[in-house]
Amino acid sequence: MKVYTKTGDTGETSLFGGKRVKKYNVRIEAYGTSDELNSWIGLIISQSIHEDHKSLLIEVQDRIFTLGAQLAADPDKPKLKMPRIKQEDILLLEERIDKMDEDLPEMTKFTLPGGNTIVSYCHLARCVCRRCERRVIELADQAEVEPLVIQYLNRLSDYLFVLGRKLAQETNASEVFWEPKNVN
Ligand SMILES: Nc1ncnc2c1ncn2[C@@H]1O[C@H](COP(=O)(O)OP(=O)(O)OP(=O)(O)O)[C@@H](O)[C@H]1O
Repeated sequence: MKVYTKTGDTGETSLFGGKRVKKYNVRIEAYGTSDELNSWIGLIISQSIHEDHKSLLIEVQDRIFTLGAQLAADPDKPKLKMPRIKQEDILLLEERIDKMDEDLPEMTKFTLPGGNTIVSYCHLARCVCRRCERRVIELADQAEVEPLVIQYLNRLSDYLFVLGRKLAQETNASEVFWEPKNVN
């Protein structure tokens, strides 16, 4: 089958299940943003980072596909079969966050997002993750969304934040703290 079916040329696309919707539909915006997030994660994986980080991030990429499938499913077809985000997926992120946090200095101030390329990619991925979360919550106002999908995105942005700090530590990037000036 060709990549270009041309069925999307008039600005509509198909949900999983076949229903046609406009491409600016909040549901398309939600899973389109999960696709963007997944691409950023791929960029982090392609950097020179420890295998332990890479293997977890590959799991994350798989789970982003999973939640993308859940978001893409036509809500009027509840019997569609697909993989689903599980509580254990969230627990895995929490375990990794806690493990990385053990070796990090306590945060008493906001740090400016940056340090080096790898750390910056983590911040960009984190911001896109939070945008995806916002789009999914917008969708949840008008359609049923599995709560574990929202929880997963929320935990993933925390994971990406801590991963950024951990990679800053591992690459000896200095953390620059925000020093509010001219406070009045
Ligand atoms: N602009 C877009 N933003 C986000 N997701 C999109 C967009 N266009 C399509 N999709 C989604 O991406 C997946 C693959 O779509 P596909 O590439 O077949 O797009 P299409 O425009 O509907 O079809 P075609 O490209 O064949 O004309 C589908 O889940 C589709 O709903």
